[in-house]
Amino acid sequence: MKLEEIRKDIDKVDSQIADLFKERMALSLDIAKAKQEGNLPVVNASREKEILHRISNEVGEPLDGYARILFNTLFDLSRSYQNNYLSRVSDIGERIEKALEETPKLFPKKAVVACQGVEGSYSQAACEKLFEVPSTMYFNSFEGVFNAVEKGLCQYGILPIENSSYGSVGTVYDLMRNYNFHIVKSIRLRINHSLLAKPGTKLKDVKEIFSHEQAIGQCGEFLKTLKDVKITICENTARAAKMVAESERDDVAAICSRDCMELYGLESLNNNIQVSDNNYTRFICISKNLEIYPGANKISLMLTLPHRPSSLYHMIAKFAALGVNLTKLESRPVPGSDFEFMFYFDMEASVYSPELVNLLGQLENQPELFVFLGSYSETI
Ligand SMILES: O=C(O)C(=O)C[C@]1(C(=O)O)C=C[C@@H](O)C=C1
Repeated sequence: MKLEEIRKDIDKVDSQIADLFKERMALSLDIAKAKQEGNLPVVNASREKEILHRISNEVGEPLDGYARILFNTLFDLSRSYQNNYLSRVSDIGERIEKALEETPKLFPKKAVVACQGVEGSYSQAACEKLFEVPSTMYFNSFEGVFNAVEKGLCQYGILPIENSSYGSVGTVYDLMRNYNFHIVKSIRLRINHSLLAKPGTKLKDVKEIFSHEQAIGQCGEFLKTLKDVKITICENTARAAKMVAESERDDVAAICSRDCMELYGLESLNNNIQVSDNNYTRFICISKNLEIYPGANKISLMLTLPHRPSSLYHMIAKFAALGVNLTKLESRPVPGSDFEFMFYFDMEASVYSPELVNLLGQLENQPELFVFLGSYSETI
């Protein structure tokens, strides 16, 4: 009974808050109109600070911290409401509009595509699932792929970004900072690893195994069962297979795709050696220009945040206010900085939403780094 009574009181307070919220947002709109006339920016950081200071004192301990979070959220909503009213066309809004107009309605069947590794790599499998007739160029490193796309040597590039068992491909995330590119598609590929060796080599003879560190990580449980075997990391699984095939040694093996068996004349010592049967890797397809194909329902962003309490929380709150589902948040240290981080967001969102494009415009106008990586759909 007591609980019910308290809830009735809470309902009353909530109704008062709702009325006051409406009143506050209406005043915020009046401010937007005045700012439009005076050609003033929406954000006024010193005014926000002043309000926070006053409210913290009024509320006092122990609720002052909670009140600051509440008022910061109110400022976010207030600014977003003002920006929607003013709906200034942002650079990013214009670029998105242009890309929507100029991108062909169908994803190309043919293209020159950059992949890391050699024939038989998982990137090649992803590439062939995306393009019907690709002309594939192979590069030694992931950096080579970014470079080939940025320089225009290849129209598109394929890069692995995360695996369902072993997590993100850190090197690819780190390289994103250094290159101009856009994501135009993503693809999920089921990955089954095999242990391949030259014909005649038995599992008990194997003294050294070569592979990419992601594949080694995904096969950790299997590798633990082997005794006295050296594990050597190399840039690519298919390159590891090629190396084993060309080696003079009879005590080496590679973890790679089964496709490498026929390609390099190897035999399988074991199949499906990854930790889980549900082992998937996500690849992105990158291009130099912003291309947004029909059906794009994902958006990726890269940004830095100020070193202030709850700045990540406030960034996430902006997306939450629009009902956007964040599907991935990756943070990578910025080398040489004092523990600064680059944040990568993937979200389920559409560039056809004016509110979302508006928010992207606001983020672009903040002093911190903000990069719109693209809007695309994922092939499964
Ligand atoms: O006072 C202003 O200039 C407003 O725009 C209002 C408001 C607020 O909601 O209180 C909103 C945004 C500004 O950054 C500061 C304060």
